[in-house]
Amino acid sequence: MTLAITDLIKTFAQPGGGSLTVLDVPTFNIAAGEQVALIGQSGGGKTTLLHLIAGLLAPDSGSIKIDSIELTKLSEEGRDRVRASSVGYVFQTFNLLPAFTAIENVRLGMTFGHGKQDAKRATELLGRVGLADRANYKPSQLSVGQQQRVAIARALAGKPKLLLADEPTANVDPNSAENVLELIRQSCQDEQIALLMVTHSMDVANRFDRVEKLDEINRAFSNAASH
Ligand SMILES: Nc1ncnc2c1ncn2[C@@H]1O[C@H](COP(=O)(O)OP(=O)(O)OP(=O)(O)O)[C@@H](O)[C@H]1O
Repeated sequence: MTLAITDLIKTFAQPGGGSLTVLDVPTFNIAAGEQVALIGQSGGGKTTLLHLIAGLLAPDSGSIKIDSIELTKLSEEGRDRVRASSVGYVFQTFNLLPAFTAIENVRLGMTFGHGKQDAKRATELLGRVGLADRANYKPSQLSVGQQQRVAIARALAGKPKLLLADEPTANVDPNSAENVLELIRQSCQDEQIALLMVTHSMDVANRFDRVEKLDEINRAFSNAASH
């Protein structure tokens, strides 16, 4: 999988009227299997960039190519299909389904992905994130760090080619953060999944193949930062 972004512009209507250009990114690429850390100031557009790459949002203009697929030419349903087959997402807020158990949440990641649920892989993934004994617990019965690990297992379940992780260690203590981070990096390495992770920690970022400072590659930065 390669990701190639060119001349990407994203503008949001503002609550008080008018609009704000949050992203104006001439170029941004990720090579197959590459691990890239994305840093930048709060409100600088990191989550917005991840949402655009995942196809959860559409840009005003520009190109987002995942391999040979031009995401910006697809309908919302088309983008959903690309995400299901190729892109895993670990959300800041996890987005687990509260009515389902840990193992069911992981299996749902497969339903969205390859259609068929692979019970063995779901069990393996929960084991890999250290939650073999919590398979039948619901999110409300899990700690925040455990919920986060379920979210990681779910994101890996569909065998993505690219994993997007939005500050996955923001809500856990430093020791757990270290473990979660290594878990994500190692899993991506083992499965040859490219990784784009938002982080506020330079210590974390420095372990990646590459560190991208959004404020430097985003021409809208001074614009966004002044708001
Ligand atoms: N739906 C929306 N409507 C209007 N403005 C939005 C919307 N979503 C995001 N924004 C604005 O876009 C800017 C970038 O937001 P974004 O969440 O991408 O930043 P971020 O870099 O991820 O920040 P943080 O590090 O604090 O999570 C912010 O100024 C925000 O107010």
